Amino acid sequence: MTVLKTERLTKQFGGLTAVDEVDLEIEQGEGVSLIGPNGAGKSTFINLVTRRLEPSYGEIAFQGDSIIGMDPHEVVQRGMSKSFQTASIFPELTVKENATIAALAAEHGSFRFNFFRNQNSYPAVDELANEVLESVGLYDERENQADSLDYGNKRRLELGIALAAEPDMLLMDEPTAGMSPDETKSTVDLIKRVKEELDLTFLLVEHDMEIVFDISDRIVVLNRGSVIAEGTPTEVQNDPAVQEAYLGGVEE
Ligand SMILES: Nc1ncnc2c1ncn2[C@@H]1O[C@H](COP(=O)(O)OP(=O)(O)OP(=O)(O)O)[C@@H](O)[C@H]1O
Repeated sequence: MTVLKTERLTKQFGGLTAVDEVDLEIEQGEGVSLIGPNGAGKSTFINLVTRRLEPSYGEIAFQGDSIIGMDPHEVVQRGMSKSFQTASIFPELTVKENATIAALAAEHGSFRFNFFRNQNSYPAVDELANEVLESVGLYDERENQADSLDYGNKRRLELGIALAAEPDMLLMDEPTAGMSPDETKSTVDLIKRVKEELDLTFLLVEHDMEIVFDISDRIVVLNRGSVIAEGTPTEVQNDPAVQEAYLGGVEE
């Protein structure tokens, strides 16, 4: 099943075309990375998909329905979550309380899961919060105040909060930015494990090629707003157009 589909998606800022007729499809369970040199249009693309920016023209369908014209929160309710680079943690609450609030918000915000959980709602929320904390490795920290977590664990909690909404697709914008090599490795391992366990569909924007090649089923390469290559990590790595785009970026 196709989770996300863009067709000729375009964003112009004055005379500059930041995203130029991008066709992209992400299937259920697929992990896709969007890469490209600085200014390629990656953030603009993500902002279009999350409805924070209005496209100049083109189509975006999520779960088969057009989301053009929707507010960002409606898209979240439909199952698109964004993790990292978001101030989603309540610092004064415990880890467990943070996960519970996220799970509750999903209960009330989503029409999909209310159907299954209409009766005994609180136990279901509690169970979901515990499951999420286990899956991000924070179950033992559950009674601690969120503020007391170290940097790596705070990022894990952010991922947990995003997962508690049971997203159909998770967007991640540089999830390991600012992390130490150890924290980076454990976050990458975590994303890989969560993807396997929960059959997570994700779209990742990341500069670190080692992470991208390690974590992605498929890579889409943007340059000056256009898709210049697409394929498995090996295919993309060996693509002359990609090598040229990156080398060109260095020369400029
Ligand atoms: N709000 C805006 N107004 C005008 N131009 C913009 C705006 N946002 C982005 N741009 C321009 O659009 C182009 C694409 O920018 P974007 O931030 O999407 O690239 P990126 O691939 O995310 O870059 P980076 O890797 O450096 O974050 C750039 O030339 C940028 O200057």
